[in-house]
Amino acid sequence: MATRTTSAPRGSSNSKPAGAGSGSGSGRTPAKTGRSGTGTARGTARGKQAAVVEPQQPWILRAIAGVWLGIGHVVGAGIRRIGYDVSDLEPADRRDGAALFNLALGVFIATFAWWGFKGWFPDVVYGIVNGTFGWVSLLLPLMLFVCAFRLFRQPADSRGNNRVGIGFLIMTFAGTGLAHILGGQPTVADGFDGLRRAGGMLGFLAASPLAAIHPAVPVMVYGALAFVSVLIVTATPFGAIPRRIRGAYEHLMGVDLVDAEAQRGDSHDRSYLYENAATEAPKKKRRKRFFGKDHDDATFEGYVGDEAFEHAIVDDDLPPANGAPSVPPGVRRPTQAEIAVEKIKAAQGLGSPKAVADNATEAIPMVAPTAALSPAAAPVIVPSAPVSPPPPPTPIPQRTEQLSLAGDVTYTLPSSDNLTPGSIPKERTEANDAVVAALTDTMQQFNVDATVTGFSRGPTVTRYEIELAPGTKVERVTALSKNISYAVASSDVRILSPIPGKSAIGIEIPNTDRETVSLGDVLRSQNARRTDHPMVMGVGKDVEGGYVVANLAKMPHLLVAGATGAGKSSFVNSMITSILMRATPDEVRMVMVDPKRVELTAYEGVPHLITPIITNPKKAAEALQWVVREMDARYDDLANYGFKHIDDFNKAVRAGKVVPPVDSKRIIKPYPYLLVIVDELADLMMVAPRDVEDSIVRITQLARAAGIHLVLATQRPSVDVVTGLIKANVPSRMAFATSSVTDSRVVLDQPGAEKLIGQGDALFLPMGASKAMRVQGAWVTESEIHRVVEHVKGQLKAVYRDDVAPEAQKKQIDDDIGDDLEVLLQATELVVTTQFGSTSMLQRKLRVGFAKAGRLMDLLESRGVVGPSEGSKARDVLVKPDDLAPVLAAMKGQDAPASPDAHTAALSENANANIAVGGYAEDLVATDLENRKQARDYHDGADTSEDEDDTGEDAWSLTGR
Ligand SMILES: Nc1ncnc2c1ncn2[C@@H]1O[C@H](COP(=O)(O)OP(=O)(O)OP(=O)(O)O)[C@@H](O)[C@H]1O
Repeated sequence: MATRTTSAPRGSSNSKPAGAGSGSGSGRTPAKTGRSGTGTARGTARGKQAAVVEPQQPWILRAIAGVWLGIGHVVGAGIRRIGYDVSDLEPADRRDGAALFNLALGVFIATFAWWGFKGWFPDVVYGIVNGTFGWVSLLLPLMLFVCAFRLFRQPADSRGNNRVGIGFLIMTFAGTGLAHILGGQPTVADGFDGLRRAGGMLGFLAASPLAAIHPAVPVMVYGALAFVSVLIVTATPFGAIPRRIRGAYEHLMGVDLVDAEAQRGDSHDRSYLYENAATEAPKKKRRKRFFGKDHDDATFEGYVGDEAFEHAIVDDDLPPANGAPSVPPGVRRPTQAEIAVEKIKAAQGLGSPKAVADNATEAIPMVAPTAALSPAAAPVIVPSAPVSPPPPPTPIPQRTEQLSLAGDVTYTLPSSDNLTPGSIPKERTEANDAVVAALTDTMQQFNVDATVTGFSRGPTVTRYEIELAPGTKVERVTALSKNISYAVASSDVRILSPIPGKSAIGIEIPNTDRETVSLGDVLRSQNARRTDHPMVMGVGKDVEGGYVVANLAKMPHLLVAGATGAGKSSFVNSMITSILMRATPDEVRMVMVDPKRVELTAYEGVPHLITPIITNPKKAAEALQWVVREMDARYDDLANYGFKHIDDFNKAVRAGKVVPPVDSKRIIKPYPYLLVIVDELADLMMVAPRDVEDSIVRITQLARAAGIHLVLATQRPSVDVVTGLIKANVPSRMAFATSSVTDSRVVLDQPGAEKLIGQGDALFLPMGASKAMRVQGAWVTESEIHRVVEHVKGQLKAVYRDDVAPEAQKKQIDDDIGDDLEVLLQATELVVTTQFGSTSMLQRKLRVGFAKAGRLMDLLESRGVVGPSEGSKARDVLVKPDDLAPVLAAMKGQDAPASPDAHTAALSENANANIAVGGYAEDLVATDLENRKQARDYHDGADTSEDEDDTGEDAWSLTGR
């Protein structure tokens, strides 16, 4: 993912014969040229250049150059289409002439060096090449082919091309030196034949001076140089060698394992769907292996406009809108009777369970109606969809990437071993049989003609399917909801009528034996492997046991809500860990807002962050305003360069097609996705409701095309937090258990979330879906998070921007001091100089009432001047008289110390050094007595001189509360 900023080299390449002039003219579409002044200016400049250069060339030269470039374009077009197609290179960007030259030279040298062609001309050239390079000339065609291939396919990557070229030059030089030693160190006296059999003339010149010291010296020097040249050609920094070797191994192994999985027709994901995409995945991986393409997924490579029926869930095989599962061509779907007979046979021990499991991957999850049973057979209810086993813990091929935003760092994504596999899910337990019996019983008791035909067991709940006899109303079953709850002894029964895509009623009942869904399993599932998009996250498992994986970029903004302990933070952790597992900091950057201060601390310092985790709600509001500014800047670029989506823009930048204006020093780089995570929206809405709402609405309305996505989590889904405006603009919702049906309506616009059973049980409503999908959220343990974060931080340190949530220039005087600043300063001075933290002393010396003195003491405590109340004793004074000045300055809102937290921390360091009472022991006894009396008076309402609502901590403790 090297950034290509190629204005200068490309400019010069255009002065090459014909191709440049004609190419730039023909290749640049009028629309694109017209989009920006820059483009036009550039085009004009080129035109002028061509006008000056071309007439000076004799026609014969131009004709030859034209033919040469014509052949070059034809060959280049072919080579660009191999594997991953890059044939959309603009003609102006191509270097086909130079590439063809490399190719032709390689072929020419190969004709005699490899294939032994004879003739006077080949002999002459062979003599020159072989005499110069010795047997290293055998490698020359290979090097030239590699250069030609790169020039055809990546002409704009001039930095990379130069690197490879220089690497090959060093390799050739070192190779000839080594060849000279290994070839027996011939001298000039041995003639050219002798030199040819070793390292040629170049090898002789390179090695003989060093060999004069000792023959081992050139071997060591040129051996090291050859090694370095391999590192240069492969762009491998020294420190990354072990990782590269490991990455290459995993890459290769991963491909093979994916192949193997595909051959097995592995079906861990939605088992009721056909796994035809399994064959697609290895193809993509193979492409990736050969062409070093990092993102073979079209959705990431370039945004090609909105897709029809776009959905956030990554699952190629989602059933079409009418609910019928898709069937690959040429595959016959078994009839329901066939499936049913198979399953019933299996359930009765008449068929091999394996046969059923195998069939199930091709079958609609159904169980035979009772009529299909033989009269003698008891109705046996079996799971409709076999539970998918967790994906084998095969490593996801590790991706190693050259980062450009971070200054050409080689970055390896964390290995999938960091996430441990989950337990094997159960397909059916005794609890399920008991529930089937209870449901059947209830139906019979109330004379409802309906049958339990099957069930699908998910990690948290099992969905039992009920089919009605003809003429039976659906309402007859839904009206039984309370009776069903009673019969199965669970209050969290949820009825779906119908199950989307089926003519059956679904009754979801919590499993008494819940299973944890491991994030590792979700990320290793076929659905997650289907795409390399960096914004894909592991959501969890649905009720049928299928892995749910979603693309945050397509949501495009997500609201996560639920009561305390319902699983929001765990979900946010899974989301962030998914991103860290799959995306480099070049691809995704994050802003984390965590007013609760504890939830996201584990991620502090990851290079994906652009600012330290923001814990202060006021700063969070500022950060949102920064996001708006960032969005505007991105939009400006999109508008200036004529792109509709940031993916298109990035693609063009990577291809070197976006150049800054001629007089600009700006280096244009691809924009990473920006994921803004707010872990408690309510805290932000409390400090600056209007600003926060404005920013959120602006971001959510526009940011999608700019690659900016918001995730807002809250445990208070009430209308004052999730306002109508916010809701209208955050289309995807993840509702964990809510405390009331009203909250459920706020989050989902429908009831249901109040029936969830907490701890990761959620209703997921991605943008565009009409029905919420019940999922058990993926779970990632703290140690897993720690491992992933350590790996990520070990690769690259976070580089924070300082304009996202800047420190305030001047600390504002805190609101809670209000008009009391003057008297608070006096109180501070008094307490610090006397080193005596007594409320009654403040009363006497400052002539204030008890309540006011108590309040001042509270303010002093909150600013770290005194310690907490210790009943009737005076408080510890934590500030030394020497430190009085900066403390007073801070209270006045002057420079040092910068923040109350830093101030408190600085003060607490001094805490131990403080002496409590000093020479005021006598005073203390007297003031305490006075204190108690006044407190009693106050409590009885006798002291009316001060603010009555404001009772200090001393007052409460003295009045015995
Ligand atoms: N996906 C899950 N799988 C298994 N257990 C979970 C899952 N999600 C949450 N839990 C359990 O629920 C507990 C509470 O979850 P979590 O802290 O995520 O809730 P929360 O909604 O963020 O609560 P709060 O708002 O108080 O922070 C976790 O400690 C864990 O035991």
